[in-house]
Amino acid sequence: MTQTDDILSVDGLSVSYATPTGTLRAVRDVSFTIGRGEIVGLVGESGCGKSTLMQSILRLLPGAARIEGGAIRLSGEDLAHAPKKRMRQLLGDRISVVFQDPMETLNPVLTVGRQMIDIQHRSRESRAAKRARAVAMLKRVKIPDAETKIDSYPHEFSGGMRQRVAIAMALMAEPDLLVADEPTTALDATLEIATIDLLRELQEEIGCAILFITHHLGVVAELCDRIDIMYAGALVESGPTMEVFRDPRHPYTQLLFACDPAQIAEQRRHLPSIPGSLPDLIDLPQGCIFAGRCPRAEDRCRTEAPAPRAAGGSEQVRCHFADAPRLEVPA
Ligand SMILES: Nc1ncnc2c1ncn2[C@@H]1O[C@H](COP(=O)(O)OP(=O)(O)OP(=O)(O)O)[C@@H](O)[C@H]1O
Repeated sequence: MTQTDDILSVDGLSVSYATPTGTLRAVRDVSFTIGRGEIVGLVGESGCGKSTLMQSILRLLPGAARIEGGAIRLSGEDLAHAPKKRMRQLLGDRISVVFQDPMETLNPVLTVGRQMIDIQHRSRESRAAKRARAVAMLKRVKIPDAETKIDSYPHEFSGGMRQRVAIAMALMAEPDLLVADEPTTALDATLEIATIDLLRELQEEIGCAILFITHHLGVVAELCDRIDIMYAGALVESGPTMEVFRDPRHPYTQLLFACDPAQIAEQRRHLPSIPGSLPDLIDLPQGCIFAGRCPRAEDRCRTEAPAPRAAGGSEQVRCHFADAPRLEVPA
């Protein structure tokens, strides 16, 4: 096991699915890191491989999936080959997850208090002490009247409050890494802002790193230190959020950011749609995966896949023309 400052490091990860029509290469050669206490936004349109990547990290891939290569490490410890028992331990103690639908983690037939006490099963403290910790955590996520509400069932909370309870559960163990899978997508805009503010506050207190998966560029601009942009199974651009927003180097990123940054922060709850469609992940094109939709594509792009390299303020860009002037896109 190697010592590292990175909480999570994903290195050259490739994952495929066996399908009746062939091998679907859902994630290809993806590399990124998340430092201690860092918030990283993973963005990409539907089908780009975000869930597959997340499920690989959590080792929750369905049976048809296979990790073809690469490494996933949590503080240097290999997750891709960790025994199931070790993985269950890590998922309770060091990695937590918040899903879009809080009911994926909350049990509808048990009170919130019972569930928050149960997840402290490794602690030797008394039940009263565990309950007090649970109440304190509910207060931290700003559940009003937490002493009483703790005895309510999940359905007795509103949608926004239910997501707060799920966040409280996820953070009870003070994990090193929180994986947040579109946790605000189902909330209205006001609740979304409140939840983002809360996550930021808690992250500062607990110091956990967050992998934040979203379609919403505004949330990334607001919350994330770094951004990873995924397209058709590959990371096409990564870097510090402000650098990438200011000077995107990949044509796909440029098309996504084709509006004024203030507008992105305030209004964009969905990724803008870009003409064309994703390539067939069972029969991948030979050259750049974005060439079929790219206004800048030249012959070389259709025959030679670009290797990732640094350009502008971005650390990885997969484009032969990453140093070219920005595309002119009508707003
Ligand atoms: N169990 C599966 N069997 C076969 N193919 C799958 C399976 N799950 C996902 N895929 C395919 O893998 C690719 C990546 O899907 P994935 O769900 O990871 O993308 P995503 O970015 O998370 O999309 P969304 O935002 O819609 O959840 C897609 O082409 C999808 O059809």
